Amino acid sequence: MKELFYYVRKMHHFAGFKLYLNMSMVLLISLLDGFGIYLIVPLLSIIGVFPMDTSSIPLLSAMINIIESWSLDLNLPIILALYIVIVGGQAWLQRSQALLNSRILQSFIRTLRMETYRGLLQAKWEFYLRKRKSEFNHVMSNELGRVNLGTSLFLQAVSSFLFTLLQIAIALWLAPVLTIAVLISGGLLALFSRKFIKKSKRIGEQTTELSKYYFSGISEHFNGIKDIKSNRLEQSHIHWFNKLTEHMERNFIQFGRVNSLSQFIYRVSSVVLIAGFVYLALEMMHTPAQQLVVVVLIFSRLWPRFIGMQSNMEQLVSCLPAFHTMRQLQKEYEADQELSKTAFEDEPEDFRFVDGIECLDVDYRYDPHASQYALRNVNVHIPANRMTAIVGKSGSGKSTLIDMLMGLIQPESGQVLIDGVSLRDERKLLSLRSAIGYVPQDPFLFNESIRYNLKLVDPEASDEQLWSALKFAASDEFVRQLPQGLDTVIGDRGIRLSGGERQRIVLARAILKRPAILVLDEATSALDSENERLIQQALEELKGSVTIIVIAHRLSTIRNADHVIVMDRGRVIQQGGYTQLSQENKGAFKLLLNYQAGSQM
Ligand SMILES: Nc1ncnc2c1ncn2[C@@H]1O[C@H](COP(=O)(O)OP(=O)(O)OP(=O)(O)O)[C@@H](O)[C@H]1O
Repeated sequence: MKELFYYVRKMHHFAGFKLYLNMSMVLLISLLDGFGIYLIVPLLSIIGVFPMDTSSIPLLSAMINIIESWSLDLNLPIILALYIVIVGGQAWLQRSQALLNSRILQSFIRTLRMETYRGLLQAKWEFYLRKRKSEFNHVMSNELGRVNLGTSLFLQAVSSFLFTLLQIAIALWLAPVLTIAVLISGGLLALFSRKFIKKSKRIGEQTTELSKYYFSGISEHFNGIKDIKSNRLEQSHIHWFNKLTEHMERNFIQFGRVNSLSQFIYRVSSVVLIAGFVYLALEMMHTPAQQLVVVVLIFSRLWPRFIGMQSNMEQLVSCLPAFHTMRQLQKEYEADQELSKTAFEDEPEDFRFVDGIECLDVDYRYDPHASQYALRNVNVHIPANRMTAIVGKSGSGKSTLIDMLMGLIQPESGQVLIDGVSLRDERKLLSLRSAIGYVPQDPFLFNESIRYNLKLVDPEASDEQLWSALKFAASDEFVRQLPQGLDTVIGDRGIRLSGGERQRIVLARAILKRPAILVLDEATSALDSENERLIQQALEELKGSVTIIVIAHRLSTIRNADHVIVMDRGRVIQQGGYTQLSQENKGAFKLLLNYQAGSQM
């Protein structure tokens, strides 16, 4: 409930005046609704359904007096016209209120969506290392939808409450004893119905768990579809899916059962109550028939409200777990914001460095409680405008070191400096990031055209610039041969391109950014030797004006490196010039070179 009120307060802060306007409209609608009902009674008496003495009904006699003071004879056409004006006006108001309601809700949800998306994007990289990506899909689609529904149900509940309150006030005025009897019965029923609310909440918690499981499952399966198909794992996955959807079906049916049972109980009790009231009123209290008609009319409007409110509450509490999930995620990403809120909006200062990037006594662990360090006592200097290669066995910490140099992760102890300024300085970090062109091991491309994918880093780039970047990455020829050239759509994550083609397009994109620092993490691993040679030549031309950091398993790729860092189990075990290290006979780099030369023979 705490989380619901958090979002309601947020909505109040966001919508303010509109929210009150909305509530006032609801009150006016319920008032008109009351008058509409009132008018049915004289209408019935005028057309001779039953004789009546209107003076015994307080509000009605006042209304009739007002109409008569306008020197109008109370006849059928006037009553009908009034009825049409009131009910028509109420319908118009209802429409305007529904529109206003929808506007408030939709813009609130959009704000929430934007806030969550922005908050997630501005969270630290470490936040993403901890969380599952499917959790974001789940929250951004399913849970946000449920928060939307819950907030709308809450607004409805408040409207219903106000509406019902007004109707109760009118009914109390007309027939206090009978209305109190209705209220007591309603209260008793609501007390009894608490268990339905509790049950709905439990079912809602299950819904959250199941949908989380569903989202993570399907996103993992479709990411791994190639493995599933090539290893013939379809059947076991279909079995998993079948079981899960069976649970989801049961969960929904269970909610339907609770909801319909409470509705059933309310409906049956309403008939029993009406019968009881009629008996009580006529036989024991000798209430005048016309008053009874009004009360029964009001009761028949009021009771469905109780039913609606009960159902509303059950649905609302079933959405509460979604509020909880959203709020938890929000707290986590807020605690893990990478930079202050305004920093992202600031234009980053121009990135310039003359000396280089330096790690001083850097330690880092992915899990602060684990004994194993991914980086341990790392001291390296990456000289500006030179090519530095990082080599070592798989798992030795190369990618972690690159993440550290890009400021994606921060050292547990020690520091990272750019020309002597710490990377913990927000402005430095931002300007560094804007100056980096990064090509990862598993390059990322959108299911859009090659042009779109390239222009992401420079929307103003001309075709000439695009082709020149493609030429740099040895990909101009194959792009020219594609049916739509630059406008060819490349499929999800670039699935319609080969691994090597994908790598080259991402390299072209990194180059188009005209980076001061180019980071290549196994970026040419999928290339044939001819294309790799072309790219090496191109990189050679960048030396002197761009700082290049390369991770490569294939040591032939780093022949042109000015500086080599050799890593093993998180430690830097050797560093120096390529030629120098390759001549140190017992050195780790020489061993790696010998090993690769041997395995290639
Ligand atoms: N997200 C993570 N969570 C926990 N441990 C991690 C994570 N990423 C890497 N590690 C661990 O940190 C160590 C260094 O990993 P890293 O990816 O930096 O190695 P690498 O040298 O780049 O390996 P490769 O050449 O296979 O890419 C490894 O022991 C690895 O298991």
